This record gives sequence, structure tokens and C-alpha cells, in this order.
Amino acid sequence: KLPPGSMGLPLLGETLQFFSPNTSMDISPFIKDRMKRYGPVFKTNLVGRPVIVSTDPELNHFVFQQEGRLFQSWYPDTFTEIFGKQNVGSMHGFMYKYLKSLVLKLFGTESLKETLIHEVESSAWRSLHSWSQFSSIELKEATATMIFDLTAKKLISYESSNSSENLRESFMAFILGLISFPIDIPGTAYHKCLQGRKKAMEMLKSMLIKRRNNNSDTKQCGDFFDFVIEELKKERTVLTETIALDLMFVLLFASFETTSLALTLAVKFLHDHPRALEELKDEHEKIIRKREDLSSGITWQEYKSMNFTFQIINETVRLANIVPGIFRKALKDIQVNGYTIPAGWGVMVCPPAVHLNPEMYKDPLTFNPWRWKNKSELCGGTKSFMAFGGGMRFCVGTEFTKLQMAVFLHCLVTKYRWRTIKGGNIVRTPGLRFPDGYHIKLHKRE
Ligand code: HEM
Repeated sequence: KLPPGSMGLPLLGETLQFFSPNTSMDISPFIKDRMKRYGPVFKTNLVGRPVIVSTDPELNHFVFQQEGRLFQSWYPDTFTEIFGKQNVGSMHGFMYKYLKSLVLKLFGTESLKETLIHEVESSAWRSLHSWSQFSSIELKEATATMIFDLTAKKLISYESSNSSENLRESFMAFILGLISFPIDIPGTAYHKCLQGRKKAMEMLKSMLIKRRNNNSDTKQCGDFFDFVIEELKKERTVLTETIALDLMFVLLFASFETTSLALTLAVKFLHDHPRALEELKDEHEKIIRKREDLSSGITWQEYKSMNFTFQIINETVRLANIVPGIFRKALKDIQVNGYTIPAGWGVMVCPPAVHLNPEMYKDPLTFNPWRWKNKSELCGGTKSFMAFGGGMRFCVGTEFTKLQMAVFLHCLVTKYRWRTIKGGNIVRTPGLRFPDGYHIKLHKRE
């Protein structure tokens, strides 16, 4: 017995409804309508695949916990096309663990504590200083560039100012079409997305080849390419050049697009909620007042003490729902709530339906960072909070994102003020976007 629901048109299924734009913070009208009609678990068809959508916290939790046993990470073919067949999201078993450990070497707590915290802080100060010279900046674009430059430097020692080709531009084309309807003909957003990926991959490949040729034993740049080159030299390695390049691409993408959306939204929320901004300023001014050596940067201890900042971050990512669907595949027939999820079917866990459920969050559409006070959720995924996923595949960049947001907010509120010039509207298709940007004027504080 299948869950209730409609499979839509032949081939197309309900893909068009799924991708139709929504200009509110709320759950998409498509999901809302199906929940009302069929309940929390329903079947549909997205881009040619039968999918069970789960808005049920218990089932979501079960799906995450059963990774590798009853369910497996799976993204529709179009995503695989976009992220490469060797992307970390579709890896399993040993290879997956190996790649995850590589990623954590770079973005795990040790690295954050030792180096990244300082690099993130310098990059935030530098960016804020340069933005304050302009009569207005578009914050989404500006933060994306800031984060991209930092990550690209860490991963591949890429500096846009020293390069004839602009890697970020290829990523821009890629992102514009990322969550778009998947028709690959010239002129469509999806086509541009694939072209953007192709170009970026060609650039990454030629950089890697150049480095491998130059890197005859001695020269090390201290970046992720060093790891990769060392690994590729080993006789019995599981890493291949294709896997390494796909991983590089995913990391570059995952790190700057998500965090810049979250940061832009956080700044907008703070602008619209002066009481939250005041409390945030107090927290950070206190940190500075307590600091003995005013010339030193943020310490790990200070970072860990930013409780209200973490409340702001959690509330922002709860409302942002940057990842509107987390995909899995059923490995066998699975019985849940009196229904069968057939083997081979997709399952889409729907975080917005949980994050905006009034039974879980009072007045769910209200920005209320205080609701996170003393909540243990601040560190991981739970039945009511899955902005970074859950279970074994919990986002490996969570700590890095939080660090970047917290450090940036620290620099922003202690030294700067800003006013909105224009924009700030959002649209979901279903990925979050700022269609007309968020333009602000930054001033250095007196
Ligand atoms: C606001 C920022 C971010 C959000 C909301 C976010 C969200 C997520 C979610 C929901 C997943 C789980 C996907 C799944 O279970 O299929 C995930 C996985 C992942 N994230 Fe993030 N992420 C963010 C930032 C980052 C950053 C900064 C990085 C890069 C360092 C990153 C790298 C990854 C990778 C590599 C995976 C795949 C892990 C796996 O399949 O096990 N993310 N992210």
C-alpha cells in the first residue's frame, strides 16, 4: 500500500509545481497543499522519478538514522549531472568515509581552531573595510565573493587577482541555473548551469595538472591540492583525479553559496529586529571589553562564548531553509505508518515543513532568536532541527559555516553600522534567492 498522493503528468510528474516560485518565508504552496490533502507523508513524481515526500519528523529521523541500511543518499539524475558522477553526496562506504576525512582535515575543528579562525577574521575585516568605501554594496554578492576567495585560496591557492580566467564567474553561471527546471537546450538556465560547471571543471583540471607538473617533490603551497597531489602519488590510493576534481567543485560550491545566503539573511533579520541587534552588539562589545590584548584577534574561547550569536545563526538557518529537500533512496521495501516505501523509490525529507511547523516552533514565521536560549540543539541535527541534515551525513561544513557567520557578525557589529538602500526580497524556486539583491551602505562607527 503506497502513501496517498498524485504522480502528476506522465514523465513530468509534479516537477513544475515543485519548482514554481514562492516569495514568502513559508513552506512552498505545493508542499503545503499536498500536506493538507494527503497528510504528512505523500507520494509524487519529481523529474521522472517516483518520490515519497516526508514532512513527518519521526520518519525524517528514521530515514537519517538508517543511512546505508534501509536508505542511501541519493540525488536525482539531474543533480548528479550537475555535481559530477563522483560527488561526495552519492558516495558510500569506504570511499565516502575517506573523502569525509579529507574534508574534515581542512574544515574540521582542529583546523578551525588553529588557522581558519584567524584567516576568517582577517578576511572579514578586509572585506568590511573595502565595502565601507562604496556608496552601496550588494551584500549577497559581496559575502559570496569574500567566502569564495577564502575557500578557493585554502583549497587550490586560487587568487582571482592573479588569474587570467575568472573561476567565480563560471560558478555564478552554474548557480543561476542550479535549482532550475532540467531542460538542457541552449538558452535555458539549466544549460547555462551545465556550461558553467564544465568551464569551472576545465579550469580546476588545468590548475591541478599545472601543480602536479610543478610539484616535483619540493614545492608545497599548504592547500588542499597538496593533499590531493600527495594522495595521487601513492601506489595504493583510492583517490582518482576525477574524484578529487569533483570533490573540489562540490566544496567550493557548498562553502560559498550556502554561507553567503545565510549571512545575508542574518544581516537583514538583524536590520529588521533592532532588539536582537542590540543584544548582539552587547555580547560582542563585552567580548572586546574583556580582552586583555586589544591587538589580538578573536580567540577560540571567545568564539565559543558567543551564545546569543549562535541563537541568531540557528534562527536564521531555521527560517532560511537553504536546503529545501534532502534526498535518499529506499534500498528495500520499507513499511512505515501502515504504508510501503518501495525499494528503489526516492525519499525527500523536507526540512522547511519541520522548521515551519507551529507545533514545533511557536509562531514559526517570526524571527525569534531567543527561542534557542539554552537549547542543546545548537550543536547538531535533531527531529526538530535539520538545516544541516542529520545522521551519518550531517553537513561536514556546519562548524565552518557557524564560525564564518559568528566572526563576520562580530566584526560587523563592533566596528560598523549599516542602512538598507534597496532590495532584500526573497524568492524560493525552491532554493533561496535574493532576486533584486540586498543593497546596503556600510559606515564605520564613530
Ligand atoms: C548555511 C550553510 C550550510 C547549509 C545550510 C548546509 C546544509 C547541508 C545539508 C542539509 C547537508 C546534508 C545533505 C544530505 O544529507 O544529503 C549538507 C551536506 C554537506 N555539506 Fe553542507 N551546508 C552548509 C555549509 C557547508 C559548507 C560551508 C561546506 C564546506 C565545507 C559544506 C559541505 C558539505 C558537504 C561536503 C556535504 C556532504 C556530506 C555528505 O554527503 O555526507 N556545507 N550540507
